Order: sequence, then structure tokens, then C-alpha cells
Amino acid sequence: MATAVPPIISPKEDLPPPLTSASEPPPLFDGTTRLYLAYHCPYAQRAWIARNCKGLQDKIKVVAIDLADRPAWYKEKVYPENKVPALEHNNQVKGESLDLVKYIDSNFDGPALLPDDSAKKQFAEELLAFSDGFNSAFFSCLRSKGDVSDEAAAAVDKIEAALGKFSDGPFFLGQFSLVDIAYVPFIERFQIFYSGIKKDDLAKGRPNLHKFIEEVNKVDAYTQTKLDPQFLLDQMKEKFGIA
Ligand SMILES: N[C@@H](CCC(=O)N[C@@H](CS)C(=O)NCC(=O)O)C(=O)O
Repeated sequence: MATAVPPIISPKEDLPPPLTSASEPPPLFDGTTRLYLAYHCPYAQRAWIARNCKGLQDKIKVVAIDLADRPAWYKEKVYPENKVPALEHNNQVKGESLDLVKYIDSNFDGPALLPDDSAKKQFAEELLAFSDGFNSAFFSCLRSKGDVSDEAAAAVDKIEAALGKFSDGPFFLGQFSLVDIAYVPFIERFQIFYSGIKKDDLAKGRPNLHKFIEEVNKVDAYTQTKLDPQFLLDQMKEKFGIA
């Protein structure tokens, strides 16, 4: 049974419906580069944004997977971890979103996603190392059904401070980079959680974050991957049993 593409706010390309347990696999290892994703998955969104940023829409084909009705061939023939994202390239399948963002940057043409500056590169590694900590802060708020612990607030404050480190632009390394790609799917969801569940503004009293959100929403490669916030909010509430 076909599943619909969820509500993407400003789609710029024809995106395929998610494949289900009833779907045939694509012709695997035929030389086509494929990015396996789920449209709602923030980890997959990272790789999807990287692909768009590099202008690889014609070189990396999006294959959406219905995680709730996952095809058996996905685990058996594509990615034994059975998660998204995964990238089929040069007869190999690789996973882990942060690795994929770097892999896409290094192995494909298109604008570089990291600056040359060594101080910025070093800061990029520090921020990437913290990104799981930031994500956990977000998920802990959902698990506690809306309670924002001091630890979670500190994680957001840490992001606010990091955004102030370089003054040549509103992004983590000044100009847009793969660090922004790593964080933005989670910042997006954290903001939706704040406004939809806490009835508050995540960026209140955090001017750097406010500017980041404003500016990142002008980056097409990102906005093309955004789902309707109400859809994401409903999904969060359902998954974490929030009334
Ligand atoms: N560490 C992985 C996490 C990927 C991940 O957890 N993806 C979720 C969807 S958002 C998934 O595939 N879940 C399926 C499962 O765990 O069975 C990454 O960064 O790529």
C-alpha cells in the first residue's frame, strides 16, 4: 500500500512516496547513488540538507522508507543497522548522519561545507562532538512531557554562546557550514516543542539563536526539507504521550 509524502512546506523537487513492506527494492548497486531517508527523521534530514547544499539533487536520488512499515529488504540487502539515513554509493552503503554529511562533503562536487580556517575547523569538531548532548537535552524534555531541566536549558545556552563565537555571520562558524546542518533539524524541533507544548519561545532572551533561526530559514537547501510544524508537533505529542 502506498504511503503519502508528508507535508513538506516548500518542496522544490518531486519527492517519492515512502517505500513500504509491500514495495520492491530499487535496483540496488546499479551505480545509482541513493540516499535512504524518512522525511520526518532529523538525522536523515542532515544528510538530505547536505545533498541539497552541494546541488546534488540529480546525482543523489532520494529513496524514502516508511519506518513504521519497513520493507524487509532494507535490513537484509541495504543497511543491516536498519536505520535511516543510509547512503548507497560506489557499491557500498554507509550510515550515521554526521559521518554522511562529512562523506557527502568530501566525496562529491559542490560548495565546501567547512571553511579552511583552522580555528573554525577545530570549533566545528567541538560542536559536532556536542551535538548528541544537545539532542539528548531535547529528547529529555519530550520524555518528561514538557519539563525543561536545568541541564536542557544549559544545553540551549551553550548553543547560544557558541553562535556568538565568530562575528562574520549568524551561523556557528560565521558562514553556513556542516555544523549548522548537524544542529538545525534538532533546533527546529526544539523550537516547535517550545512554542507548541511549552507555549514559549526557545529564542527568547537568546539573540544569537533568534538570528540563527531567522537566517537559516533563508537557506533553500534546508527549507526544502522542512515539514509542516503542526505535523511534527502532532507526531512528537503522539510518540511521547503528551496531551
Ligand atoms: N545515530 C544515527 C541515528 C539514526 C536514527 O536513529 N534514525 C531513526 C529514525 S529518526 C531510525 O532509523 N530508527 C529506526 C530504528 O531505530 O529502528 C544517525 O545519526 O544516523
